[in-house]
Formats: sequence, C-alpha cells, structure tokens
Amino acid sequence: MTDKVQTVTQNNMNSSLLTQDLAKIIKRYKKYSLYIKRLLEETDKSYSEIIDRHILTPDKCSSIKISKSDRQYINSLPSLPLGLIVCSQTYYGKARFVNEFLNESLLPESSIVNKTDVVRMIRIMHHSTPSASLNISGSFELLETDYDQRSLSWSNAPRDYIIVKDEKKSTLSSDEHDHEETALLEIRKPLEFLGNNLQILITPTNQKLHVKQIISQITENIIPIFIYIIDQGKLFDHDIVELELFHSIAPDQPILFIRIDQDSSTKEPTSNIGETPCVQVFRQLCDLGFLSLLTTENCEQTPEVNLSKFQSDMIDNGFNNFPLFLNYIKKHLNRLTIRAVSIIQRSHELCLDLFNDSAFDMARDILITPKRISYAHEKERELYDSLIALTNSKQNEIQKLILQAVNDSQERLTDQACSLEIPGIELTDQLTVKTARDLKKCTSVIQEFILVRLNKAIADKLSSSVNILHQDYVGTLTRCLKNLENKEDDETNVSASKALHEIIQSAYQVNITLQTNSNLFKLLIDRMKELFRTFSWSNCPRIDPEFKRSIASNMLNNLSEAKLAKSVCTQLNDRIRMSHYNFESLLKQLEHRHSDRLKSTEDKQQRVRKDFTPKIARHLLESTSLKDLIQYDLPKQGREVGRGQYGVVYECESWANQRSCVLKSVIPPDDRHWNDLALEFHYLRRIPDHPRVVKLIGSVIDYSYPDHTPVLLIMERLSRDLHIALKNKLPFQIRIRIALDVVEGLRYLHGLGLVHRDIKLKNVLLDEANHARITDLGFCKPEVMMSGSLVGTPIHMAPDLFTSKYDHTVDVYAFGILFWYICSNGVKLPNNFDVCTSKDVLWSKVKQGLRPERLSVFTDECWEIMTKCWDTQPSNRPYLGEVQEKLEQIFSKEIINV
Ligand SMILES: Nc1ncnc2c1ncn2[C@@H]1O[C@H](COP(=O)(O)OP(=O)(O)OP(=O)(O)O)[C@@H](O)[C@H]1O
Repeated sequence: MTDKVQTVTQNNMNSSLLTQDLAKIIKRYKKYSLYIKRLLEETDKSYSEIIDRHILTPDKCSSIKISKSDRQYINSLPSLPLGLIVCSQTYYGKARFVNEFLNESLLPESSIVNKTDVVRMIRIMHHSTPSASLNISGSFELLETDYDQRSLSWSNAPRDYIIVKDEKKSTLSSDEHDHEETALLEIRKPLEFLGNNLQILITPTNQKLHVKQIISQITENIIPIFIYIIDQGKLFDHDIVELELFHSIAPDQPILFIRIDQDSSTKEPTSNIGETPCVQVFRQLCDLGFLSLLTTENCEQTPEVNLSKFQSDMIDNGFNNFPLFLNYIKKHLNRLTIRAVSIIQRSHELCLDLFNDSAFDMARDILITPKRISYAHEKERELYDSLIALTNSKQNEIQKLILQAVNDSQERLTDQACSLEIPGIELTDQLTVKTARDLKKCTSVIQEFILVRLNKAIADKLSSSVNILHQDYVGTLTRCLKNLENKEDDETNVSASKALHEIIQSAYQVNITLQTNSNLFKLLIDRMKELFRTFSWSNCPRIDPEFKRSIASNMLNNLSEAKLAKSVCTQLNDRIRMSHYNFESLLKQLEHRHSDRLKSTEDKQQRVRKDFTPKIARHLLESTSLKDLIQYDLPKQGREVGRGQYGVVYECESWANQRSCVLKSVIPPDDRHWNDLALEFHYLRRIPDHPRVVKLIGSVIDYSYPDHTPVLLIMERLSRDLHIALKNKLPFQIRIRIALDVVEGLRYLHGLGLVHRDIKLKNVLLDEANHARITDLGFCKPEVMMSGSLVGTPIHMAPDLFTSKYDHTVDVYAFGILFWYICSNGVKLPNNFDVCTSKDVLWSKVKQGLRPERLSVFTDECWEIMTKCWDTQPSNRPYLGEVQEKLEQIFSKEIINV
C-alpha cells in the first residue's frame, strides 16, 4: 500500500516536472520562431530597398530572395501549434502513452477496447471548458447531441466516442459510414501545460485508410512531432510495412520510437532469438533506415548535414525516461528553428557575396573604363595612320597589279571576244551593219564584255594581295570596344565599335566587295568607259571575229593603269578618312556616356560599401547568432580577461563543443558601432582557419536584457597579448619569431584581399609557446570595400590613411611601428612620439616625416626593416614576403649564435 502511494507521488512529481520542462522548451521554441519571423520581415525590407535602388541586377535579386515555400515554412513555425502525433503497434500502446503523458486515464485501455475494434483518429487539446466533437478535416462537424452532454468533467473518454461503429451493425449508408470512420474525435479540456501551442494527435487503429491519407489528415495545420510507441517485443511484418510506407511518403520526418514493456493482456508471441527486445527492435529500426549506429552526438555537431538522416531516435523503457523524451523534443524543435534560420542565413551570405563581387566589378569598371577609352583612341589613330600610309604607298603596287591583270588576261579575253555573239543586230551578207546605231551597239557589247571580265581579273588580284590589316591588330581594338559597349545600357545608340567596323570595312572593301556590285567596282567600269570614249571609227567595218578582236585589244592596249590605280587609292583614302572622323565623334559620345555611367557607379559603390553591406552584415550577424544560440545556448561567462575600447573579454570554459574559449561582449552604442561589429564578424567568420589568425567560434546575441543587447563573440582563448608579454620582456629570438608570425598572418589576410588596418601590440595574442596570432579584425575589410575611412590606433597609422585612398600597405607601415616595439623589448612609447601633446600634433608630425627614434639595442638589419616598412611613400614599402625573408635570416643567425 505504502509502495503504491509512493509510486503515485513519484509519478505526479515526474509528471509535473515533465510538464514544466516541456512548457519551457515550447516557450523557447516559440520565442525563437518569432525572432526568425521578425528577421525575415526585416530582411524582406532590406531586399526591397536593394531592388528599388537597383543595387543588384534583377536576376541576382531573385537569387537571394527567399522562396515562397521557405517563407511559408518560416511563418508557420510561430503561427501553427505543435502536434505530438502518437502512433503505435497497437491501440493500447497509444492509450498507455497518452494516459502516462497526461498523468490521467483519459483513454480507455485494454479491458474496454478490443484488439479488433476500429479506433478513430483523436485530437486532444487544451480548452477551459471540456467538450468533444467529431470533425472531418477540421471543417465539417458531425454533431451528436449527447456528446457534449455526456462529457461532464472529461476525465475518461467513453468507449463509444473513440470506436467506429461496426458497418454491418450500423444503420448508416456506406458513404455516411466512411465519413463516420474518417471523422476525428476532438477532445477539448483544461490541460494548461499544452496551452495553445501543443496538441496531441492519436493515429487511428484498424482503419482501412492508407498511411498517406492518415499523414495528410493528421498533419493538417500543425507542426508535427512523430512518436511511435513500441509496445510489443518486436516489430511485426505489418508494422514494418507501415513504417516503410511512412519512410517513403515522409522521408524527412524523424520519429521518436519509445519502447515500453508489453501489457500482459495484449501480449503477442514473439520469437526469442536470444536478443533482448530492446536490441531486437533497435536492429530492426536500423535495418529500416530510421536509426544508425552513429551516435546522436555525432549527428548533433553537424545538424545541417544530417537534416534528414538519422534524426530519429529510440528511448527504451519510455515511461521511466521522460528526460530523454524531453531532450528529443528539444532537439527536434531546435532542428525546426535551425532549418528556418539557416534559410535566412544562407540568403544573407549569398547577398553579401554578391555585394562583394559587385564591389570588385565596380572597382574594376571605374579603373579600367577610362583606360579602355584612351586605348581605343590610341589604337584607332595608329590604325588610321597606317591605313592612310598603306593606301598611299600601295598606289604603285595597285598599278602593277592592274597591268599584270591586263597582261594575264589579254590573250584570253581577245580570243573570247572573237567568238562573242552579238544578239539583236541584223547584218548584211558582207557582215556589215545596216545602221550607225547597230555599229555602236556592237562596239558597246564587246566593250561591256571585256570590261566585266577585266574588272573581275583586277578585283581578284587586288583582293588577294591587299591583305593590309592583320587580324590581331584589328581584333584587339574590336575586343576593347566591345567591352566598352557591353557596359552601355542604350543598345540602340550608334556605337563606336560600329564606327570601327566601318573603318575596317572600308579598308577591306577591296577585299570584301570588289567582286560584287561595289561602288569601287562601278567606279572602275566608269573610269574605263571614260578612257575608251576616244575610240573612233573611220569606215564601216565587217562585224567578223577580226573586228571583235581589234576592238577588244584596242581597249586593253589603251587602258591607263596609272590613272586607274590613282583613282582606286583616292577612293580608299576618302573612305578611310570619313570613317575615322565618324569613329572619333562616336567615341567621344561613348566617352560622355561612360563618364555619366561611372559617376552613378561610384555612387552605387559607396551605397554598397557604406549602407547595404553593413545592413545585410547586421542581418547576418543576427541570423548566425540566433542559429548559434538555438544550437548551443548562451555561453557561460567566466572571469574578466581584458578590456578594449568597445568591449570586455571574459573567460568561457567551453562552448559549442570547444574547450577554452573567451567571449568578447560588446554593447554597440549606436548604429555605426552595430555596423562595424557586424562587418568584423562577417569578415572574420569568412576567413578559413589559419594558425596565425585567432579563430572565431561563433556569436550569440543576448536578448535577455530589456534595455540593451550585448553581442557575444566567442573565440579561441590564448594566453596573453603582446603588450603584456613585452612588458615582462622576451628573449630576442622569440621576439623575432613573433614578428615572423605576425608577417605570416598579415600575408595570409592580404592574400585573401583583406586589410587589417589595426595592427598593434594588443591585437597580437600569444599562445603558451609564445606563437602569435592576429586578432581584432574590427577594421579588417576587403580592399574593394574600403571607402577611405580614417581608422586605426594613432601611433600605428600610416600618413596615407589620411588621404582616403590607401591600400594594404598601411598594414606594412603599422608592422614597422610594431616591430620597433618588438625590437625595443618594451612598451614604452618612442620618445619622438611621446613629446607630441595630442593625437593631432602626432599626426601632423608623422605627415611631415616624424618616426620613432633608433634605439641603441637595434641591429642594422632590424632598423632597416622598420624604416623601410614605415616609408612615407606606400609604393616604397617592402613586400611582406621580403620582410619575412629578412626576418628569417635574422632568426636563423640567432639560432646559430645560440
Ligand atoms: N582570444 C583571446 N584570448 C585571450 N585574451 C584575449 C583574447 N582576445 C582578447 N583578449 C584580451 O582582452 C583584451 C581586450 O581585447 P579587445 O579585442 O576587446 O580589445 P583591444 O584589442 O585591446 O582594443 P580595441 O577594442 O581598442 O581594439 C586584449 O588586449 C587581450 O589581452
């Protein structure tokens, strides 16, 4: 008796803890779902601005947009209730689980319901007043008057509510019976811990419905969590078929299998093959592909990779293992929210990548376009000059060509002329013409015949020899202009490359069109006709072959190849000159259009750098931090390690499966700081792990304070910074190795296109073995994203930082100053700087050339390195590769000496 009382009390306690913890888990899930929804709304707002302002091209905009189905999924999480869907091998398994879960005997168990009874689908939900109803797909309600009347306190569901009446015994038609069978029993009663956020849904038993139909009906308007109770010693064939079907219909849906001890009254005989039921069931579930020998811990480390695989789990002895049940629910809900936030996070990452690419493109465009235009000018001029020179110098050649063509074809043409038929002419018996008009006609037919063939011969000669333009010479200019033109929005404009094409055409005209009806061709004929006009006839000749031959050879002999050649060249010259003027004016127009376009590109570039990149980086900081928060919770803050200008650094024992971390807690006071932090975070997390750069583990935004939101950046922990280390002095050899580490780290960052912009003692951290890593990438940016802001720590700032146009060599300058400290083996300010009364005085002196003084301990090699690094002229500063080489020489020498 006492034992029983104790068990009941224990059960009550367990149950109340379970319900409290479950409520907490669901509350947390709902809170994060709402954050994610808000983040989606804010992201949408930013994306609308990006679209409205044409910051990205329409196809790029559509690539970052979150799809309709993803959007529906994200919005469904905070708005739809969770549904704990209870499946089992038997009805008893479901009833036992639900009753245990609710800690009351709501569903009738073995003594009341028979094994063969058809049990309907049941929904249990919280409501302040108890009631029950039968629903079809939630839209159609079959009311049976006494259901509500009989409900009373609703501590037990009557048998006839849950059992579908036998078809044979029922008075209903077959259709009505089907409706009656698929109807869902909805039980509403006060169940505070379920609240509005959780419902329990019990799958039907012994119904004829297909698994697919059951899944679609039961998951309607809820976020499902599938639970499968195994209440028999093993899975039977029909269970396996059902589970296989489930797996094929909903492959991404994980299931929590809960094995409970068999109820003796419903026990089925199981084959004993020497395995415990737990092992047998586990093996069966592995065979089905639901479970794997891979531990769940392994799965947890990479939740995205395993989103659809091996998320199912099994709990043995389910009723005594509610903490495991809760743990599964928490993991499952985490996966849902992580999936949602990952969708947004990926879109943010893609958007920032596109910004980065477009920043590169814009910077390149701004740099290259003016160069291309002047290149086009220069090349066209060269082309024009050489064409003119060529046509002038070709006159003799052309003359020779014409003469050669005439000589080559003279015999053939006169022979052909002899046998030429002259149609439409009536001749006398003596072969003479009857009228002067006929004689003229005969002459013109022969002339025409000769002219056409002669022209063909000349044209062939010219075209094969006037290969005056080299393809690559023209090709380069064409490509250059094509690139310029591609940037043009207005395609209907007459382009400079069309003008270029014209100039090439005219130069090649001889080659291209002489054989056909070109102007040049006509000109040749006209020219020749003019030359033959002088031909006169003394008496009326016989129109015989002799006559035809004499006309033909007369023509060919009288041809003035010099005049013809001159005429060809003048024509070519005129054409080239005209094309050139045309080209020049079109290129001018193109230049104007480009200069307007570049102005707006510069504006766009500024907007991308200064407004949109920080904005999306901030969204990304939120999405990534939220994901980390869901996955790993808030890190535990240990003792303070150090303080910077913007945040406090604390120890943190472990977080996200990493031991020995620090968390840098920053409370950005305004939007500018938020943006800086977001950018720092964005660039830092993109940097692949490198031994010389401090590793960022993750970030979390702590939303638990009402008036401020600290951002926690969690990083690997090192032992101290270089400032502290130098204060305590270090051997020379170690200091040189530290300098080498810093150079290596900087070279790595520069190789990624990044500029650190804040190299100083406190941003170099040392590990236990005094190896250095660069940290604090707050100002670190890709070179193309830098808008010339004045950032850094005064004494390390290069004078060119004040010109708003600077590059990665500002890091080389800062390294020079850092190296001065390293060589001085201390932290005392250089005397030359110490005398400056303010930051402004210091900067103005540095601009005038003031640098740290040489200390007596400095070797010549070291002094040379630092002085070269801090050269006023950025282009005179050495490459870091050179610095590394010099430092390595010093280091090796030191080793030998030691
Ligand atoms: N990963 C870390 N491991 C150990 N100590 C660290 C780590 N990060 C920072 N610290 C300590 O915390 C101090 C403060 O670091 P923080 O990056 O906030 O600022 P800072 O670089 O000193 O200055 P600022 O904020 O002006 O850039 C550092 O000087 C260093 O001593």
